Amino acid sequence: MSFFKKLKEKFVKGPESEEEKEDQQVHETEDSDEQEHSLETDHHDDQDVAELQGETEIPETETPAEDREEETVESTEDEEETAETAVNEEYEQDFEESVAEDDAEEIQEEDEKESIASKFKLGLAKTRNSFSTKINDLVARYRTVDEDFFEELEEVLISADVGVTTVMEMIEELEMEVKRRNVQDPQKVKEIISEKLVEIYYGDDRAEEIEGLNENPDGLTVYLFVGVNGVGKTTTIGKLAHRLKSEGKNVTLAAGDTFRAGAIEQLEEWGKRVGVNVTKHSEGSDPAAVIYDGIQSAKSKNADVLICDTAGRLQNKVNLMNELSKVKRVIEREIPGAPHEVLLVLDATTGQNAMSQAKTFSEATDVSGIVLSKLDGTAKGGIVLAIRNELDIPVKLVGLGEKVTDLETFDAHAFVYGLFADMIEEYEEEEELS
Ligand SMILES: Nc1nc2c(ncn2[C@@H]2O[C@H](COP(=O)(O)OP(=O)(O)OP(=O)(O)O)[C@@H](O)[C@H]2O)c(=O)[nH]1
Repeated sequence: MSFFKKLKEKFVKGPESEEEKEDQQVHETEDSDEQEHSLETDHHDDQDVAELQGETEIPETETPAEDREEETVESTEDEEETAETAVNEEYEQDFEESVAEDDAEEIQEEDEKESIASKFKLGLAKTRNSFSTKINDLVARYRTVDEDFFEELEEVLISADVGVTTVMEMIEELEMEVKRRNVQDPQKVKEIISEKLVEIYYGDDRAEEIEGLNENPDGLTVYLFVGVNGVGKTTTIGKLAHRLKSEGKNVTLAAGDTFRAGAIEQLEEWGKRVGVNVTKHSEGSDPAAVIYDGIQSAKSKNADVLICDTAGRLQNKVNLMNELSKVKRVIEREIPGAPHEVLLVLDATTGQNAMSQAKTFSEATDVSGIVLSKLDGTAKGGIVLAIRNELDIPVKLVGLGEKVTDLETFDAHAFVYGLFADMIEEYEEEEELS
């Protein structure tokens, strides 16, 4: 199966599934028509249908005359049959209910997939518009896939902030794949690009190893947020608190950014907005002390998740390192195995600046994952690949808008779907026509 088709099937209710449903409905109608018909006309068919459907009831009028002398035996059998029918009806009802439940679950899953896909599609509109225009323009200008084609493709990928090292690796793999599959038509390369982007993102890791947030199976989960001012840290903490709360978790926050004026109040605002408790001290106080109190408060409230904010001073790496390691020491001492994630927030709109922040922070502390905010605000969404590939840190969450619900778990397939959505639709039309 083609990669574009796989993506479509993974995220969108395709026409196939609609067709399948229609087909199924037609079969169901035909089956019930047949059943009615057989009940009216043929006793043997009737038995066949009954056997297939687990039914045992035989209409009285159908009882042959010669059997009537055995009425007493018959009536006992009838009683048994009635009892059996009742059991079967109960069984059928249970079966129908479980099928209905399965259907509802399936529909919900489909809806979720569709909503993830549409969020990525919407959030990546800027990147997609710029990226697909350039790719379409490129494939329209070339008749065959040659060296010049790859050189131009290299420029397109670099201009989307994919990162030079990643682009080089990608071009090399693309060249090999194109040769291996003997692809001549530049149009066909679009699909191979999308496939390679996903492959490069995962590298040797499996999706479930690097996607989603780690949780503490035995109690309080602690997430530590780091990142420079203005990248969208507070907003992301608010969005995550909202998401976890709507999943039924008891969430609390700790206002560990005691450095920036107004940071504590801003987090408090978010706390009120999403309805979660915030532990705070006054401005300028020791962040480790705030977080210690946050842990005690979370424990006393039996909270499931504590999200800790910190200040992100980059001017002095030694200070940053000392502050973060003190905070981490306190968390580790109070909750063995914590923090369960150290999440670095980066502003996707800052491009290569975000890359250098990631380098500095990962030297100062063990960053376990990246939150890429404002991905909706850039045409250079390729930064996701550069971060993952060049820094070997997975992107755990992405900000796809300003609304409280605009935070998504990163999924490389959904990301690539968001980047190629228009092409996937075009591709299908071509497929259908051919
Ligand atoms: N479009 C868009 N805007 C975002 C996103 N995330 C945050 N913002 C906006 O970015 C601005 C800065 O976000 P803040 O959360 O205030 O920044 P901050 O990082 O908390 O600042 P510090 O507390 O100094 O670290 C706000 O106007 C947010 O609404 C996002 O994913 N998409």
